[in-house]
Amino acid sequence: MAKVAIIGASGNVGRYTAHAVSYIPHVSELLLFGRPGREEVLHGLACDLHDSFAARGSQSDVKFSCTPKDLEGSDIIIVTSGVPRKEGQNRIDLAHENARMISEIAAMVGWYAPNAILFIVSNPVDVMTAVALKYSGMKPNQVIGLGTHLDSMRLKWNIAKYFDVHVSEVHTRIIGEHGDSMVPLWSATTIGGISIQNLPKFKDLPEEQIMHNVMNAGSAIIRRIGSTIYGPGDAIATIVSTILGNEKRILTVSTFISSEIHNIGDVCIGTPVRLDRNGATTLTITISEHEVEGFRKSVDKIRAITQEVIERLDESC
Ligand SMILES: NC(=O)C1=CN([C@@H]2O[C@H](COP(=O)(O)OP(=O)(O)OC[C@H]3O[C@@H](n4cnc5c(N)ncnc54)[C@H](O)[C@@H]3O)[C@@H](O)[C@H]2O)C=CC1
Ligand SMILES: O=C([O-])CC(=O)C(=O)O
Repeated sequence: MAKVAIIGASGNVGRYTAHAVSYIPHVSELLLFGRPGREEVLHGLACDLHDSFAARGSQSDVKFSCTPKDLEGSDIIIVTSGVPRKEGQNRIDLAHENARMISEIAAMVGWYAPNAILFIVSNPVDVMTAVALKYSGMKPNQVIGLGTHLDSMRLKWNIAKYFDVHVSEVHTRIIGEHGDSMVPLWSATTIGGISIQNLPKFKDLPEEQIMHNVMNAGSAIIRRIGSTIYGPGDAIATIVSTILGNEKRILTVSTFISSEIHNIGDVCIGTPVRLDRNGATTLTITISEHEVEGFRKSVDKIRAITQEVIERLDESC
């Protein structure tokens, strides 16, 4: 049985994540964690979740805390603390502001729960994953970010709609930045195990329109309701469940790569990894020439921003 902590639990994503994660059978203790001053809100959320457990007949326990020592013994720590973007903003616009927060949280996690898996959600998630890796002092397999997992699920859903098949028949993924330079892997997309290029309807597939929908899904939701909530929460819960169940599923999360994809690396970015109780193992893969070109651009962009953000953090330490 496992203890899962959520730092930033009082926010939109944090509170729905707590609910989604509470359905995972391996989770015996859920800790809602926040900064000092958030006790009342966290207490209220914990009481509401208790009622949810009561309604479901669940035996799980939910606690709240603003005391770092309470993170001890956590198996997974999910970080949803941070400023969300507003309409018209890009995720990268949040980099410097959120990096300070994430560096402090990562140092706290590295100290109190050095054996946990540290799972970053805060945006820009690839840059924040690198900041967390550096300031936690934890090993690369222990530090992951939500990466392009949610984007991959958005693409999968769009493809299933177009081909009019059950969503579970579609296997696809997006790699690279969780942002404008993301790269869909059409070369690795199958329906019912058949390469998408071998299906008659592929010739009319509106690739550009689909990728436009996927890339703008977050901003379109933010424009209407202020933030994305259920999509990220359920995507996070899938990853937590995969890790705690030692399932060894291949999901596309942000993790440190050195040179696994066509010798491109030295960055934290969305790539296919095998997830189990030890965290992430990066896969070495081959992709098409066109995809390599896009991935290289995405990596160069994120590496440059990461370096700038970490240099500024180091200067101010
Ligand atoms: N990677 C992804 O796919 C997604 C990432 N996000 C990101 O998650 C983050 C949270 O989003 P929301 O929950 O919508 O925001 P929110 O504003 O509803 O919640 C933010 C949380 O961060 C905490 N917080 C704010 N300033 C803090 C500080 N200085 N120290 C510690 N905690 C602090 C707040 O108390 C609150 O719990 C944002 O950065 C957002 O962009 C959101 C959705 C999906
Ligand atoms: O778009 C945002 O800012 C939130 C997010 O990352 C997403 O839902 O993909």
